[in-house]
Amino acid sequence: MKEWLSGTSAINEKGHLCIGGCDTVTLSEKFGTPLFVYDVALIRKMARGFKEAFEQLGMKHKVAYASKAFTCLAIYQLIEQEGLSCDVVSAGELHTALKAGMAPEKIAFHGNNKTFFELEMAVNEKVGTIIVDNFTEIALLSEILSQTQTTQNVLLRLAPGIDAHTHEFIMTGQEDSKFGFDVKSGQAERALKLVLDNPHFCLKGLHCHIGSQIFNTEGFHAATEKMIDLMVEWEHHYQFTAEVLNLGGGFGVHYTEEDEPLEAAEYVRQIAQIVKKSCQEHLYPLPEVWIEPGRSIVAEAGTTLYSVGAVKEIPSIRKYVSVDGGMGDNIRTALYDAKYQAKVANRMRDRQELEEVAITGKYCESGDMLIHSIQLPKLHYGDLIALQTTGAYGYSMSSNYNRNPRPAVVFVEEGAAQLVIQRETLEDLIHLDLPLK
Ligand SMILES: Cc1ncc(COP(=O)(O)O)c(C=O)c1O
Ligand SMILES: N[C@@H](CCCC[NH3+])C(=O)O
Repeated sequence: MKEWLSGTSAINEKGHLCIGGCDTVTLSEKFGTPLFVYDVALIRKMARGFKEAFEQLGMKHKVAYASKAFTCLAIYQLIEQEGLSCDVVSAGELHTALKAGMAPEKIAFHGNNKTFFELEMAVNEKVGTIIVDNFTEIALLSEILSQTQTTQNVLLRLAPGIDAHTHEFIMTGQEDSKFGFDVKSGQAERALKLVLDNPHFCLKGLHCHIGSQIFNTEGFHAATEKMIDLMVEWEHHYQFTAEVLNLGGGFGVHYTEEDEPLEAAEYVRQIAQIVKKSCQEHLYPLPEVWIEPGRSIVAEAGTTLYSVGAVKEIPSIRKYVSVDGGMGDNIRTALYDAKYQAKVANRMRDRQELEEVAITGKYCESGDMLIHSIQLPKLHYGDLIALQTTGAYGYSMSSNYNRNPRPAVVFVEEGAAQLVIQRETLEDLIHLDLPLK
């Protein structure tokens, strides 16, 4: 079976893994390991894939990059270059997006517990849309808007009661969820009335997000139909017509051979088809369709390079190959039992002596695993491991556990590598500490 390589990844004449025309061995020598390497051409391709599909269908749309997947100045700049907008979920993400030059009107603010400070910041910075999540937020936002005498475009986030087939921890559309107004219990309708009655809120439409890493489009179908049914009902009862229907993100990506994601354009086509069909059936004016892909824009574009350190073999039990990173730069295996594939980046053509190993990190936790079991050529100290599909929720969920510095991040494109996040230094690790007086 041909081994899976993402985007521009290829093997060069030295048998090294190359990404974006850059030899990963050279990158590791220049920038050190662990190192996140992002294939810029692949990010552009994914971003364009979603956008162009809507354009071809002639549908009014907005593709907002869900920046929690990977946040830094450079990624906001890149997605802005590709004509995408973005969503943020904290003052920190908003600050970074604004610093990167993202136009405030292109930003949507999400979150199930936006603080007063965050809401104030969003209003003062004139973000395009606030996606209102709960009754506390309606009260806080109402206070801020009446103090500032401003009007804010909002969407209402609903929990439509759809169970997406994905990991329980990343499922969000079901009734029992901390996110959004529940439809079944009538909370959503109560929220609608509150917002419609308040002249400071300009309700543009509705939002739902059913979860993450979803392949089966049935969940999107069911959610879309349910949202449109509700829109029709609310038009009838409250004369409210939604201009916007935001269906969130969640489009699945390839981590291992078990994952078979659809093309970006295919996800869009399927969603667009249901929206059009349902609206036609109900004679409802076609709303602008917004989506918020995060993982699918950046996941496969990201690869983490690690150096092999200690190797420990427990006869008849397991062989542990430890690398110089781990749960501090990738918590997903420990948190979700996520599965990854890896390559030996400095010996891509080596097919001899395949053996089963566990790739583990350097953190003081037995759960600090990257891959529980993988067949790889016999590994030695100093080998370079490339963990694939680490571009989403890797760096953005990183920590300084055990006081390990966070890795550096480079963007590679057409043979050029650009450092976009510096490696943390030991001094960085103590820069907020204050010694005892
Ligand atoms: C509201 C919302 N939109 C978009 C996303 C992005 O999801 P994904 O990265 O799976 O595309 C998330 C995260 O699950 C989310 O909570
Ligand atoms: N962080 C998760 C998904 C949560 C998405 C954010 N709502 C992951 O790595 O898969």
